[in-house]
Amino acid sequence: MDNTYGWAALVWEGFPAWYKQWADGSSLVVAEQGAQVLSWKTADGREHLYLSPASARDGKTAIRGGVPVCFPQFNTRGPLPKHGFVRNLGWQVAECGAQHIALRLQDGPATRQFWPEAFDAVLRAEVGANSLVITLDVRNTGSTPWAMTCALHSYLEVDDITQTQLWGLQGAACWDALADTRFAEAAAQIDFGAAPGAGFDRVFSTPGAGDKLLQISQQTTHNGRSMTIQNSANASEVVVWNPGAALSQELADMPDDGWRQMLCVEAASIDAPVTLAPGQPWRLVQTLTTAGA
Ligand SMILES: O=P(O)(O)OC[C@H]1O[C@@H](O)[C@H](O)[C@@H](O)[C@@H]1O
Repeated sequence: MDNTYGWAALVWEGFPAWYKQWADGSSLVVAEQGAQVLSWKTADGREHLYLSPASARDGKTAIRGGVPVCFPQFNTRGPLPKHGFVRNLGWQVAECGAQHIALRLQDGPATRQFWPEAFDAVLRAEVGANSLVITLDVRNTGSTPWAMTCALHSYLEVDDITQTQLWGLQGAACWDALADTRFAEAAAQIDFGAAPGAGFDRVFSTPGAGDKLLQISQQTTHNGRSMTIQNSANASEVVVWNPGAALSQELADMPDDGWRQMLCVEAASIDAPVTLAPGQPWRLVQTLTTAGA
C-alpha cells in the first residue's frame, strides 16, 4: 500500500489496526477486524468513541465499541450470526489518502461458511477538522439478487449517560425492543437520566424525505459537549441503545459501569431488507460532527 499519507499499521491497545495522527493532534484508529473504527480524537485531545476496556481482543470475537459494521444482517433478524459476520473477520486496506482510509472485505471461504452470496464491502473513514464521515459501500458481485439489512453501530462516548439527551427524534415511529411496544416519540429530547440503569433499546423509523438528511444532536449538560449525527437518507431507521446497569453487569466484555460512558446511535437499514440486483451498489453514511467545550 502507498503509505505516504502517514498511516501506520500497528497494534493499538491489543488490536491490529491502522493509525494516523494529524498535525493538529487529531487521530483515528481503524481495526483490521471488522474495519471497525475504534478511536477518533479531535485536535483538543477528546475521544469521541466508546471502546470497552474489557472488549475481546482475539481477532474474531465482536469488538465492544467503536463503530461495528453490521452486515448482511442486523441483530437476530435472520438466520445469520447476530449482527452478521463481517465484524468478526479481517478486512484489508483498499486505499488511503491524506484524510481517509478505506478497508475492504469480499466474499471468500471465510464468509461463505455463513452466507453463500458474492459481495464487495468497503468501509471508508474520513476525518475533517471536527468531523468523522463513515461510509459503507456494499455491492452485489454475484449473478443473483440478494437481500440484506445493515447498520453502522456507533458507540459514542458520553461523559455521563444520566446527563445526556438525544434530540431530533420527535414524531418518529418507535419500537421499544425491551417492552415490545410501539408508539410515536412524543418528546423533543430523549433524556437518559429518567431511568438510569434500566437500559434503552429502541428502533426509530425515520423515513428520509427524498435526499434530506436526518439530523440528531446529543448534548450533555455536564460540560456542554455535543455531537451532531447525520445519517444518509437511506438509513431508514436509527437504533438507540444503552445496555443499562443490569445488562452491563451481564456482559463479560463490558465493565459493570461501562453503560455510563456510552450511547449507541446507529445508522440502520433494517425494517425492510434491501435487495441488490447483480452489480448493484448501495451506500450508507454516518457523519459525526463535534462541538462544545
Ligand atoms: O452485543 P451485540 O451483539 O454487539 O449487540 C448489542 C446491541 O446492539 C443493538 O443494536 C441492539 O439494538 C441491541 O438489541 C443489542 O443488544
